[in-house]
Amino acid sequence: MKWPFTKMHGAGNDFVVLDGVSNRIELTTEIARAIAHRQFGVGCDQILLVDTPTHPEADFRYRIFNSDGSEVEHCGNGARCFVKFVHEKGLSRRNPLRAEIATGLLTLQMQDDGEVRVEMGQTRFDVQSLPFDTSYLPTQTHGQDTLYGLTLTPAASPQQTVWLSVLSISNPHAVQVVEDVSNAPVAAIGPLIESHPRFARRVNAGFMQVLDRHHIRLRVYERGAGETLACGTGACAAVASGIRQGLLDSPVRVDTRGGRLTIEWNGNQLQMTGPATTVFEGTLDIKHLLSSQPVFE
Ligand SMILES: N[C@H](CCC[C@H](N)C(=O)O)C(=O)O
Repeated sequence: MKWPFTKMHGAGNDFVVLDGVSNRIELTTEIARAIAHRQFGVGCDQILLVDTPTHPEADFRYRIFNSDGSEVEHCGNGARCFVKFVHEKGLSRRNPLRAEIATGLLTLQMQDDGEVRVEMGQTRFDVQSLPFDTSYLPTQTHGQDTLYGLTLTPAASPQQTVWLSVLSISNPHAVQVVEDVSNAPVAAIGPLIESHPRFARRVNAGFMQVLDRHHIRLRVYERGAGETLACGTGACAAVASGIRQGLLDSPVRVDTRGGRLTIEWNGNQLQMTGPATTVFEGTLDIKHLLSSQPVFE
């Protein structure tokens, strides 16, 4: 089984993109993990699969797999690469393109300046949409937002309570405000939040530093991938949360380690604008790919 692939990134969040329209692709958890493995495979944060749509108004179905093999609901940086890939491969010339995800349709527009603008779909603030078990948690009200106090016990560090804003951008996010992202405890507490039992489907953990009302810095410890250089849905979650807390005004420039995104939110529709880069093309030989795997993690 040989599959052509394209290696891409959106602000440093990197992807292996597969054309499931022209090729018969059966992406299992095992194959996804093997492709994403930084030494044994191509290496990427997520795999994006372009598929035939089931929604009558969609041009394509957009499927996303984290590097741990989990299939998830949305990927903002990936959406920008998705439309660039579809155009570069000649799968469609439509612009804007309608991409089907689990919760509905995204509109993806290639701009003349080479950046991509994405209508990011639904945003939900009810804790059931993540889901997140808030029973017996202390809360604080900041503007329109409710923050939940989650007590964590990092290894070799004192117990600490983090105050999380939680929301769904079709995928689950928990965002906290920090003084300085450069020394935020992303490696120490990101994993504790990501797999905390109160998040039944795990969660993407965002660390946001407010520079001014139209400018933030952001780091995200992603569900199923670890810290990435950028997270598009994470940028949307941070901006919507910051606006609701009265800290930000739309539009907001989001500086991530891998690049810059612009997020607009009017309280209803979220729009994200940012780069999409093609790096190289290749061919996956699945039999070879699965022939060698780590002996232990
Ligand atoms: N790790 C995310 C999926 C990828 C999101 C991120 N790469 C983006 O650009 O939105 C999740 O499990 O929900």
